[in-house]
Amino acid sequence: MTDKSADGTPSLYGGPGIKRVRIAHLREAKERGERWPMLTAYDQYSARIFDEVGIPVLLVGDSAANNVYGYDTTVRVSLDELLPLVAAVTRSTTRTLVVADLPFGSYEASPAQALASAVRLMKEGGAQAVKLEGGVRMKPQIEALTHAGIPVMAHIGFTPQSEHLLGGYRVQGRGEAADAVVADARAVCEAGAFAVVLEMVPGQVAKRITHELAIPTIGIGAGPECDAQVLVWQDMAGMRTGRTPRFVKRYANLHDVLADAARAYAADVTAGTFPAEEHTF
Ligand SMILES: Nc1nc(=O)c2c([nH]1)NC[C@@H]1CN(c3ccc(C(=O)N[C@@H](CCC(=O)O)C(=O)O)cc3)CN21
Ligand SMILES: CC(C)C(=O)C(=O)O
Ligand SMILES: [Mg+2]
Repeated sequence: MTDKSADGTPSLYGGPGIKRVRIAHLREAKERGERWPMLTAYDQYSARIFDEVGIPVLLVGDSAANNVYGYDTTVRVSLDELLPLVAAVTRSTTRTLVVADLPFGSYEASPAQALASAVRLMKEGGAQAVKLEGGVRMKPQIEALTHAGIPVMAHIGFTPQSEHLLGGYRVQGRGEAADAVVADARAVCEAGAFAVVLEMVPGQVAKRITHELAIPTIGIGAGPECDAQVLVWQDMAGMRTGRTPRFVKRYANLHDVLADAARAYAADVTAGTFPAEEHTF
């Protein structure tokens, strides 16, 4: 999927009829110095739209916990709850690489547990890659999955599934703690991960990791030097209100668009102006 764009530069963004993005395309994009966007998706219409506009990688995140299921943290969501969402996204896309998060409790115990869970995400969900949280400590899991033929995206820095151990939502790798994040990055790369998410890591640390590693880095709150960026789609599109993390930029106000539509519909029904003649058989 490395078509030439209008100005002749190769691009991950293909035209119609292009086959799926594969992990090799992401590595090639890094070699060319081409940045790319990743978004979460959890359902048919969002996935279809992002596929249409050429978002090369979609993540069915365990963030479905709060963004779909209404839990307070990602710790709560199960593999059985994520699987139908993964299947919905893979059924609804043709070009984008679909990565599925391994939820908390589905991979930490052993490489065998990680393999069993990842196989379900691929067999039942149709995912083309999986993501797990952890660096040095997850090396055996990343190796086992990679050896089984499953591409692994790692996730280091602030790892939301370890919120309670880390003591809340906070930047990881400030000052002397930078070396530990760099060690995690090296470990996941050595273990065979095809890419690594850096969440809430100082920009300078993310820059250092991005330059050192051959695999793409995907930042969320990790500054502009990463090879790629990721956001939760409802954050990106302004679907939710209230305080959002500092790393979020809102590109639309879907909350107000939807609220206005629902209000207008309700007013029509109350006033008896919907349905009208043209909606009636
Ligand atoms: N909607 C949504 N967006 C996300 O980015 C996201 C989820 N859900 N769920 C799973 C995790 C949890 N994440 C989060 C959630 C909150 C903060 C947050 O409140 N950050 C604050 C505090 C930072 C600090 O104290 O240093 C911030 O201002 O960024 C960060 C990451 C990222 N992921
Ligand atoms: C924020 C991204 C990286 C994630 O892990 C998720 O959405 O679950
Ligand atoms: Mg996640």
